[in-house]
Amino acid sequence: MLLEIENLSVEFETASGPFRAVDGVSMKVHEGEVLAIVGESGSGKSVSMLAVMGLLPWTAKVRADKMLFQGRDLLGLDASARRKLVGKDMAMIFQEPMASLNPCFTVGFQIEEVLRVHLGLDRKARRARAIELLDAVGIPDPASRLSAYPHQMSGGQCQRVMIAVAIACNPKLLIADEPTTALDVTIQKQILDLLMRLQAEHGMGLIMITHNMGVVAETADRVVVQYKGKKMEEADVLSLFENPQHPYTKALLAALPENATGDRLPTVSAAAFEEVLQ
Ligand SMILES: Nc1ncnc2c1ncn2[C@@H]1O[C@H](COP(=O)(O)OP(=O)(O)OP(=O)(O)O)[C@@H](O)[C@H]1O
Repeated sequence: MLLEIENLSVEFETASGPFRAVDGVSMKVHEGEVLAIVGESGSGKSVSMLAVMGLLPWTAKVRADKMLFQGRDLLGLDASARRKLVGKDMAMIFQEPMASLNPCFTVGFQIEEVLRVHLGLDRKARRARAIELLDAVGIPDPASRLSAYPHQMSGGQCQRVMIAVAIACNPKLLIADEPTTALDVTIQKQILDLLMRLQAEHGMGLIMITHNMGVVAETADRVVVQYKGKKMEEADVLSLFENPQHPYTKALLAALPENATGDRLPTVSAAAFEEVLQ
């Protein structure tokens, strides 16, 4: 088992009191498996995965009965052990590639830094591996692009660089948080294809956070549906599409363009489910 989470809760201290963003979520990811976490904005998808990575601010109280990565207890890790793990064996990419890359450093430096810190490669080996990585993520003329700054690249290219940084140390688990949402539709497809190709080539476990059921259908083996911090449903992707159990899941599927029957798309209205979810 790659990742095993049992009864994860995350509470934030806010000015108006504690706020529970994740409420008793459990999930498992097997080696080489693609798990999609779906749910609307604010349902706690990102926060639950940031908790796994240990990237939440100090205002967050993370509790879980179990949070294991390859059998290692993530909750008990000290800061130094966590730094060794995060970015190496588990990595994460985010929605806004421009915001995730550092504008002050070349893309070559940002890739090579990961290789230096985690693998201790020397300068020559780092450069060779960085070129190989840029090539693997489909950046043309990789050797000369090493000296480019993020603002000299398009959004799609920056996302490719982020992916290169994330896979630099061949992680066992990659968490992709809405990796295509900020990109043009044509580029979205290319980035998804790239992620799926790398996942298959490296046999990585992949957690795909998305609110898009189309992305789920194209990528996932299994799906967890979250709503207001709670897990509503979990199923393999075929069962979920053929036989959704939960009203919220049914509504998400009904909102897919191909399921529209009239002139207007059905919408997922929270109010409609509040009663059912009580
Ligand atoms: N640092 C924080 N302090 C207080 N509340 C927070 C903090 N970070 C996130 N939240 C709240 O936690 C809830 C869950 O947020 P989260 O980002 O996980 O949602 P999400 O399902 O990933 O949605 P999105 O698709 O918009 O990223 C939201 O209500 C959010 O406002």
